[in-house]
Formats: sequence, structure tokens, C-alpha cells
Amino acid sequence: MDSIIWEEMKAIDANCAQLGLLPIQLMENAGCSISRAIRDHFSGGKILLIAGRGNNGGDACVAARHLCQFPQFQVNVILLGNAASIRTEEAKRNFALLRHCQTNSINEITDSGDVKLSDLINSSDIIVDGILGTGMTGKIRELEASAIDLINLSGKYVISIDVPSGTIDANNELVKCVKADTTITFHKMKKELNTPMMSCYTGEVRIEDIGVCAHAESFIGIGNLRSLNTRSHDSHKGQAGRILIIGGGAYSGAPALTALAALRTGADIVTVAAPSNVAGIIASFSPDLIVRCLSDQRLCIEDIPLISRLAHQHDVIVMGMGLGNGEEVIETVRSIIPMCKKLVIDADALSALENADSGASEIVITPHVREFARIRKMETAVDLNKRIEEVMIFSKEKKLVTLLKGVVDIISDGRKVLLNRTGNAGMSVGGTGDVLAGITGALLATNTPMKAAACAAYINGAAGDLAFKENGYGLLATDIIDKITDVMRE
Ligand SMILES: NC(=O)C1=CN([C@@H]2O[C@H](COP(=O)(O)OP(=O)(O)OC[C@H]3O[C@@H](n4cnc5c(N)ncnc54)[C@H](O)[C@@H]3O)[C@@H](O)[C@H]2O)[C@@H](O)CC1
Ligand SMILES: [K+]
Repeated sequence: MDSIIWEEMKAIDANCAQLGLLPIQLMENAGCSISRAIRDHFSGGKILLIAGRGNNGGDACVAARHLCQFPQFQVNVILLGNAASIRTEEAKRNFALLRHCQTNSINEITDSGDVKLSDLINSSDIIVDGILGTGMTGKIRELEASAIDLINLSGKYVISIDVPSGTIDANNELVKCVKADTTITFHKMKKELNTPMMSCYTGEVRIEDIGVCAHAESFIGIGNLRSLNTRSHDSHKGQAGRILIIGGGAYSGAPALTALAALRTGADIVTVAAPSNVAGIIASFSPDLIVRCLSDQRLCIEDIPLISRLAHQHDVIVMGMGLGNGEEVIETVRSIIPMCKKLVIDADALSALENADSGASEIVITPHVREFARIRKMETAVDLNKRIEEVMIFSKEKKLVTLLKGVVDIISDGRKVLLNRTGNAGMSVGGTGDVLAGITGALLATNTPMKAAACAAYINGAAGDLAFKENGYGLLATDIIDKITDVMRE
């Protein structure tokens, strides 16, 4: 069965909102599907919906509104807290609407000792658990903890919305959790519900459609960006990534663009290792750059000892930009590949992939169509679906993540595929690929290769779109770098 993790579902929800499908619409569908599932299963009875103060509670309120229309159900609602403390506008609105419906009772309970809580639980036939969903963090606090205990002691039929309300501790053990008879989750199965431990609590899992747009899942959006690991407030220098850029020799601008893009993406330390003929030029581009001078006019075997030392001092190596494709350059790149745990390989360095020992490295490659055809030794398909298939097969075979640049970028780790459509025709100017490699490198320091590559493609294209608004076809790669922070702030 196709399943996703909670984090992916949150990204899909946010991508839906970006496309114009608002959370309140999804909530309506979620609540409606719960009401339908209950009516499929029960011919009537006394039903208690317990809502927390987040959107999981909002789903419960929508379900209550729908159920009220069926006289065979006697509908009681408990809000754990008071209406003013409801956290989201959507949930607030759906709770308020209940006052205009034919519910049996609406109760705002603020004290775990309130007898109404236990009375209503014990006098109901069916309990709907909308206490906590995927927004739960940390240990369960009161009132929620008492409500969960009372539900579990009641012996009533329990339906959990999205996930049984509960928590797992640092050892991945459940501390307190609703024991449901049925869990109704949305859109797709969630991997977290499928673990041996959780399946003792979920009961039967039903998956209900809530009308998610297909593009919210297949195309990268703001939701994916929000799932990026970013630095914590108390992080030290270097914790947000130390990036080593190996490039230049044949050209000088390319590695500088990569380095500046990595810095703008949030990397703490960026070092450029460049051949002697260009090292000084690269350093002169910006005082923000640290440049290490290599031995000769092109990357060569004699540089290996220095690069090996530098590799140990950095988290990610990004290499290829402007190196040139001489035989010795490629041979040297090949021996650098096993040196680092995380690598971004671009441009000329892609030729080294053949026969390279990638060891246990996490690798992202960022070819354009011609480069991809070259390393695969066959033409790349024009048809998007065929192209997606080729990227998947190649990534799986090589055990790496491919970010194939194009009008639609294709990103795959061999299992999953994500597409990106940010970017514009103005970005065919030189240097935009170097910028992308830098963004990818910076994100790879603190994220999985798939997430880093996917979000890098989105950020690069979206920054390019902002730059295009200001500069039209006159946009430069450096304009894109200037817009990276605007996109990331979004
Ligand atoms: N985002 C969306 O677009 C959609 C979300 N949906 C629902 O929204 C849920 C996620 O909603 P939210 O992100 O608002 O979060 P939740 O409703 O899961 O929970 C957040 C609330 O729980 C409280 N809380 C968090 N940790 C707690 C703890 N340890 N002890 C006690 N209280 C705690 C918070 O104060 C907050 O009020 C999903 O599970 C799903 O049911 C659906 O409506 C479909 C659409
Ligand atoms: K729940």
C-alpha cells in the first residue's frame, strides 16, 4: 500500500494551501468523511465527539455538524478548553458553527475533575477522539491526559481522527495513547500508524479521501520547504553546515557563484578549493569567501593530500563547477568521491561517476539533460513520464539522488519522485546551475539528499522568478543569489 510519513502529509497540506485549496476546505472534507464512516458503521446511537484545540479538534467539530443532520444520532460535543483557546481560525469557526446546529450538547471543559467529562464518556455508545492529531509535541499535558485515560477505561467504541491521540517518549515507547477500535486517517496510509507498536492502538485503519490536489504531492511547494531542518537558536558556528567547494581552473566565476549561494542558503562555513590560476580571482569576488589555493592550473593528483584534510573539516563537498574535463581532473575527482559522506556532483565532475566508488556517501548529482545523456550514454527522453522513469532507474542503480534540470526539474532517489516547476526562461543564462549546486550543498549539510535536492530546485527556481520580475531577461546568476533569502523567509 502506498504510504507516507506525517511530515509528508503536512507538506502536502501546506502545498494545497499554496495552490489555493485552503485548510478549511480539507477540514470540511475530513469531517464529512468521518461522519460518513460513522453512518456506514452504525445505524444510530449516542455519540460523543471530543475535540482538542487544534485542527484535529476542528475535524471533530465538522463531523459533529454533519452527524447532527441525522436524527438517529444523539450528538454531544466536548471541547477540551474554552473556545477562546482554540488555536486555529478553521477550528474556531467550525466550533462556533455548532451553536447553529441541532447538537444535544456543547461543553467547554477546562478542569479534568469536571464530572461532565466522565459522565458523557460513560453514557455514550460511540466516542470520537479528535483530541490530538499530528500537531502533538512533547509529553501529554492535562486535560488531554485525563481525557485519554477516561476514554480507555470506558470500554466504549472509539474512533480516532487521523491518529489515536497519544505520545511516544524518547525511547520510542508509547507513554499514553487512546486505544481506538477504528482510526480514520486522510489521503494515504501513514507509516507511523503501521508500526507494530502503533497498530496495537489504531484498531482498523480506514483511509478517507479529502480531495488533495495531485500537484500538491507531485510538485515541490512551500510545504516541502517548511519540512527542512534549519538551525536552532542556540546553534554554534559550523552546526548549520561546513561546505567545501572544489571547482575552477578552466573558469573562475562558477565556484564563486556556488560558494555565495551556499552562504546565502545558510551554510556557516564555505571554503573554495581552487587551482592556483584562479584562486586569487575567486577570493577577489567577495570578502565572504575563504579560498584555498591548489597546486597547479587544474585540479590534479598532487592536490589529494590537501583536499583530504579539507574534506575532514567539512560536512559536504560540492564539486565540478568550472573544473574543466581533462583526464587528470576527472581521475582526481574520482579519488575524491569516497572522501566525504555527503557530496554534490555537478558539471564536469559528473564524468567521474562512471567507475567511481561512492562508498557509503550520500550523493546528489545535478545534471542538465545533455549531461544526463552523457553519463547514461544514451539520449534522454523528451516525454516527461519517460524521463521520470529514466531518472528513477538511474538513481536506483547508482544509489544516489538525481536532480535533472529542465523546464520541469525531476528529483528522484530511485524510490520516490518529486517535480519542480519554479524557474523561468530567463534562467538559461550562465551560472544558474552553479547557484543550484551551492543551494543543494548547503541544504544537504542538515537534510536528507532527497529533501535537499528537491528544496534546492524549488528555491533556485523561485529565487529566479523573483529576479525575473525585477530584471526580465537581463537577469544574472548573482541576482538569483540575492533572492535566496526572500524565498527561504517565505
Ligand atoms: N493542515 C491541514 O490542512 C489539515 C489538517 N487536518 C487535521 O489537523 C490535524 C493537525 O492539526 P494541528 O496541527 O492543528 O494539531 P493538532 O490538532 O494535532 O494538535 C495541536 C493542539 O494540541 C495541543 N497540544 C500539542 N501538544 C500537546 C501535548 N503534548 N499535550 C496536550 N496538548 C498538546 C496544542 O496546544 C494545540 O492546541 C491533523 O492530524 C488532521 O486531523 C485536517 O483538518 C485536514 C487538513
Ligand atoms: K486524534
